[in-house]
Amino acid sequence: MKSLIAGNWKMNGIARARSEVESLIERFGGSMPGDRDILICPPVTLLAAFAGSYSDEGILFGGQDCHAKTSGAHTGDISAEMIADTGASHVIVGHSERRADHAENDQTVKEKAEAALRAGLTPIICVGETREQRETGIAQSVVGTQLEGSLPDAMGVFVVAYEPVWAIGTGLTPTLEDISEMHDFIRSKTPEGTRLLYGGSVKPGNAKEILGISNVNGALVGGASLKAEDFFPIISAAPGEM
Ligand SMILES: O=C[C@H](O)COP(=O)(O)O
Repeated sequence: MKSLIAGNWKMNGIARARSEVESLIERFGGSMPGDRDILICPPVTLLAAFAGSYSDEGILFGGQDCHAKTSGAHTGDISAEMIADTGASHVIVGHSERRADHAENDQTVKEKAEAALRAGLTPIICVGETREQRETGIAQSVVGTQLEGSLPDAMGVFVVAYEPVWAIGTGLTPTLEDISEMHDFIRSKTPEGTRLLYGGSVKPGNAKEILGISNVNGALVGGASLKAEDFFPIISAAPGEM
């Protein structure tokens, strides 16, 4: 299995966005290493331009969210088909920021994941517990419930990203043992071959040890994916073919 290092740019990426992608490609000598998958999920305003410009260099592009329906009266929304039409290959669904800001629940996330698969995209389905849930010892059962409700019925290949909500953008990370335990648990609940990403304050300084954990098949990186100088060492720390 190839590792997958995904950068989620969130609502960032106007000034210097293009030059960061070009700088990343340059750091890899003009094309991305073939033994791992590198994905950038920029804001949708940049998606078509990026997917059209850099696919030859071996970077994959993806959306940050999609609507569950194909088309219709949904002002401001983007369907999975529209994302696929840009040349993108993946779409993130169920990120905790969307679960919180847009009241998305497991059922919504499942519908989005299924819409992504129908459109030919690989959904990256996010799960993760809050700090309070971790502290009260229910992290695993929370994630188990999210998986049960959010994973698509057998339709195709998807990726799961374990992102403890309290680790996102905070500089805090679970212990390596806690990450390992949760990834082993998620492995037991997902089809064989499913890639499992860890996300939450992945940085150049901790990427190697996190990406070295068995059943961690890559990372979903927020803040540290915005600058090539940070994203490059994270990608470089990922093992190649596993
Ligand atoms: O999607 C990415 C995650 O929310 C992680 O964000 P972060 O690396 O800034 O903590």
